[in-house]
Amino acid sequence: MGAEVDLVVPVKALERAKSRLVGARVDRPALALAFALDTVAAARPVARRVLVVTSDPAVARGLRALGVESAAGPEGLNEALRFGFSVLRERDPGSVVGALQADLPALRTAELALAVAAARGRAFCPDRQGTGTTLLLSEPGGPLEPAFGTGSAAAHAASGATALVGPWPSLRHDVDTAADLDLAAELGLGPRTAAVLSPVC
Ligand SMILES: Nc1nc2c(ncn2[C@@H]2O[C@H](COP(=O)(O)OP(=O)(O)OP(=O)(O)O)[C@@H](O)[C@H]2O)c(=O)[nH]1
Ligand SMILES: C=C(OP(=O)(O)O)C(=O)O
Repeated sequence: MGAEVDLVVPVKALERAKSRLVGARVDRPALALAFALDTVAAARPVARRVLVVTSDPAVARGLRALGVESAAGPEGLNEALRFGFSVLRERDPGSVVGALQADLPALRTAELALAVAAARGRAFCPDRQGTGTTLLLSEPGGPLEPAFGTGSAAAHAASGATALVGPWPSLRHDVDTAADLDLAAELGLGPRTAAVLSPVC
């Protein structure tokens, strides 16, 4: 893909986020924030613009400290993505817009760059299980059509997006459960996530 990419990153209100990590002996909102900040910090060098859609002021504050823009959007993951997509598209009608999940605490900049470069047209990166989606890219000027949620990889494929599979494991390791977190830790966690976890390691 030759065009630059603009990314929309959705972040749920921290008190409700990462509910599947309940029971883990961690400060769940702090961990969800650390996931989001590590994801955005790793993604930023790859993107021309990053817009985080979140209604949570604590997330907006953390992003501001990194110099990253956020906007309060509507409730719901796909609704937030459609909102962010329309904001970015208004700024550049011919852009490639990508939706990147915010729960990729092991994300490596170089791996995201490789995946984006490999995309030809509308494309998505399946999670490691092959059922979910971690990244969805539009064509330049084309629609995003986000269908995130259970079975989103099949939904994105059915809507014509091409699966991006290649040497980018960190882009495929989203973290929903304690087992996911252990696997992401094997790849190497970002500094904010590592700091939140350090007292219990
Ligand atoms: N802005 C926004 N982002 C959302 C919303 N729901 C989910 N997300 C984000 O979408 C991505 C995937 O979210 P999920 O894994 O489905 O939800 P989660 O809160 O991270 O985890 P669970 O509570 O375990 O489902 C993460 O980046 C979330 O922060 C929402 O309603 N609004
Ligand atoms: C919403 C999704 O993510 P998760 O598996 O984190 O719920 C998805 O993969 O479409």
